[in-house]
Amino acid sequence: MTADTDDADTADRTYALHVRYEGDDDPAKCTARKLAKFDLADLHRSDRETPYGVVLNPHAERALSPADADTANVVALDCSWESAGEAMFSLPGDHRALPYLVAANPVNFGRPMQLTTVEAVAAALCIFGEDDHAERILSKFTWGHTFLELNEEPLRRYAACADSTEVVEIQQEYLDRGE
Ligand SMILES: C[S@@+](CC[C@H](N)C(=O)[O-])C[C@H]1O[C@@H](n2cnc3c(N)ncnc32)[C@H](O)[C@@H]1O
Repeated sequence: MTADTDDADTADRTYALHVRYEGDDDPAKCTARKLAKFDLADLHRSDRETPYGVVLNPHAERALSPADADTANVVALDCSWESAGEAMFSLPGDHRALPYLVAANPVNFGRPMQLTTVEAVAAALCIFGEDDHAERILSKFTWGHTFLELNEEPLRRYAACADSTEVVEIQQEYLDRGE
C-alpha cells in the first residue's frame, strides 16, 4: 500500500519552471523568452518576484543531484554570459551548479558548462528523472534534441546518483577524459 502511494507520488511530480529575466541578451535568440512564449516557463523581472526554488547557478559550490529533486520550482537566470558573474546570482534559493555537460546550441556547440537557459533547465529535469518534461521544452528548438543525444550518458549517470558527492565523482571522469 505504502509502496503504491510512493510510486504515484513520483509519477505525479511536476516542476514549475521560472526564469529571472534580465533582458540584456539578444531577444531574438533568447531561449527563456521562447519558453515563455509557449507557456513553458514564467519570466520574472526582479529577484523579489521570482519564486524560491533550486537556482541553476554555474558559480554554486554544490553540484545539482537527485537529492535536490524535492522542490516545486526550478529557477534559472537568463542574462548574457558577459554579465553572468557571481554577483548576478542574488536570487534567494538553493543554488546548484550543473555537472559537466556539453552545449548543443549553435553559439556554444560542443563547449562544456556554458549552457543556454533551456539546456540548463532541461538538464536539471533529466537529473530529477523528468525526461519527458525535458524533451517537451527542448522540442521548441531545432537543436534541442541534439542536447539530449550529446549528453545521454552523463545525464543518465547523474540521474542515478544519490547525492552531489556521487555526481562530482562521475563528473571527474568526463573532466579527466577531456584533459
Ligand atoms: C547566462 S544565461 C544565458 C542565456 C542565453 N541568453 C539563452 O538565451 O538561453 C544561462 C543560464 O542557464 C543556467 N546555466 C547555464 N549553464 C549552467 C551551469 N553549468 N550550471 C548551472 N546553471 C547553468 C544559469 O541559470 C545561467 O544563468
